[in-house]
Amino acid sequence: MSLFRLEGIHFAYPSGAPVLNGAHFALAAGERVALSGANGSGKTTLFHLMVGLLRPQAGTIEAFGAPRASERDFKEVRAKAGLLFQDSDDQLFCPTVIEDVAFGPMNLGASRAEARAVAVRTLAELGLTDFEDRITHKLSGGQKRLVALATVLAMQPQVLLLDEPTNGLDHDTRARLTAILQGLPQAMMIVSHDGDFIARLATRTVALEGGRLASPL
Ligand SMILES: Nc1ncnc2c1ncn2[C@@H]1O[C@H](COP(=O)(O)OP(=O)(O)OP(=O)(O)O)[C@@H](O)[C@H]1O
Repeated sequence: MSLFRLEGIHFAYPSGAPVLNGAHFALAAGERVALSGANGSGKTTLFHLMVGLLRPQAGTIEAFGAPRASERDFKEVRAKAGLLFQDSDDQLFCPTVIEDVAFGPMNLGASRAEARAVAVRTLAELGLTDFEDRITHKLSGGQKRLVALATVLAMQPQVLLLDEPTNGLDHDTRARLTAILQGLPQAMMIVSHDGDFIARLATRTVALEGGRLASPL
């Protein structure tokens, strides 16, 4: 069974030319799909469509076994598909790290104590225990990226959508992130221009070109 199935997706921003023009795509459990494509080809837009931050003008999105169209549908999708934003500052908005990581579980209905326990556990799994009480906006870019990943993983998603996750990371943090992602069970879609990172992680590649997705021969 597919975790995501997109059929005939058409999308244009109100002000612009079409970005997606009949795109088809399916993601199965266990896959880590590299999504390639030139700057501006629509990779981030595709992620935003998959989790309902944007709606297609035509086409269907199935996720986790059901068609998804309404805000209510996509709220459920966002609980199961975690999007790691290109810019970690878009993801982190609480004063301290522990509050940021506990926010997602609380938003999904966990009590304050349960959410805190999940946050503590998630930070420990990522080797970030010492960061619990750090002030989020004072972290370095690399530290923010790892904490942003913790906020996503705390929601225990089945799918990870990773938008340029190694951008701006130094060698050690990039290696640490690669090892973390290699050890995770979730299906993933990964947008990255980092060839070595993709070679280590991806099980296949699809290219976004001319508003459609194609697998290389
Ligand atoms: N909010 C918006 N309003 C209008 N046009 C937009 C908006 N966001 C993106 N676009 C345009 O839509 C196209 C696709 O953008 P998108 O960010 O999805 O591409 P991308 O493949 O992720 O690019 P990059 O590799 O540079 O991150 C681009 O031409 C971009 O300028």
